[in-house]
Amino acid sequence: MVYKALTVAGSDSGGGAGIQADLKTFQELRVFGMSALTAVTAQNTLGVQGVYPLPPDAVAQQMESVGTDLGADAVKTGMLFSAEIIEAVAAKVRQFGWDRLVVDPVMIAKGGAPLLQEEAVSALKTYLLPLAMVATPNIPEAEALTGLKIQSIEDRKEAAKRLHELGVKHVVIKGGHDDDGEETVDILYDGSEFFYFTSKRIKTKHTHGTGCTFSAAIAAELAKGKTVQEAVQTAKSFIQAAIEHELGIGHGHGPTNHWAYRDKQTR
Ligand SMILES: Nc1ncnc2c1ncn2[C@@H]1O[C@H](COP(=O)(O)OP(=O)(O)O)[C@@H](O)[C@H]1O
Ligand SMILES: Cc1ncc(COP(=O)(O)OP(=O)(O)O)c(N)n1
Repeated sequence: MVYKALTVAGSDSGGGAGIQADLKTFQELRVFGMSALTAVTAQNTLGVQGVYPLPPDAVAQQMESVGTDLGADAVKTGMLFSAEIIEAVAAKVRQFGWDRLVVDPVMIAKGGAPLLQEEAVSALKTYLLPLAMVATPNIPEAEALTGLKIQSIEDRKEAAKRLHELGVKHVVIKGGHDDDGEETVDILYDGSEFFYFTSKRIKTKHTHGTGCTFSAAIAAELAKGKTVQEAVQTAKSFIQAAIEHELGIGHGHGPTNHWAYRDKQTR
């Protein structure tokens, strides 16, 4: 059986985040990866040097090409840049009935570069999040989407409930930005219960692309028919190995190691 996943995201020339991270993750998890590019970024481990969005029609056409021929068992979205692209993507998701949809609401790169226009946040809430089987905001993204200030686990739980009210079926609020303590905790809310995914916090600055990689791993596992809880557990193990076995390349915030999880399984 060949499982297929489609990523709708931006290109990171440095290879650590965006479409490159997604396709590497799909491949590592033995899922056939396909892509619809939303924007080209000139980017490396030092930051984002340029952002060139594609026309919304070009994004829609790529999704149409995939949907009318290969089909997708799961879809994930990353950098979408504008309200117009978000609307085009949501229309295609509805057209093809892609219900195994993971929305990573990418807003700002770790270096501070905006990857989503400010006025597009409400389009995310109106058009795309209600279609999501899983949404994976980090703490600043959850704050921007809910208007809440998030300082504690209780605040994260409240934000998850508010996002669930928008129609997101499962909300994962990631803990990478909560840099207190020895652990990173990602919280999953399914509308009735909370589940906690905890790992040792790795002390490193090489976390470029962690969010993209994590959400791509969830999409890959959903493509195989796994439950959301199973998919999040595998994604957490995948990203933990990828951060732990850093590659040490570039002069800034380096990428994670996408083959570390496979190495660990085969060792
Ligand atoms: N230093 C770290 N050690 C271990 N896990 C981490 C670390 N930083 C991030 N993660 C994990 O990486 C994933 C992405 O988290 P986060 O950094 O919050 O997302 P984003 O890249 O979107 O900002 C989450 O599963 C989070 O727990
Ligand atoms: C093209 C592109 N898409 C998304 C991101 C953000 O990736 P993320 O996984 O949140 O990692 P950081 O950039 O925050 O390290 C990106 N940088 N580029």
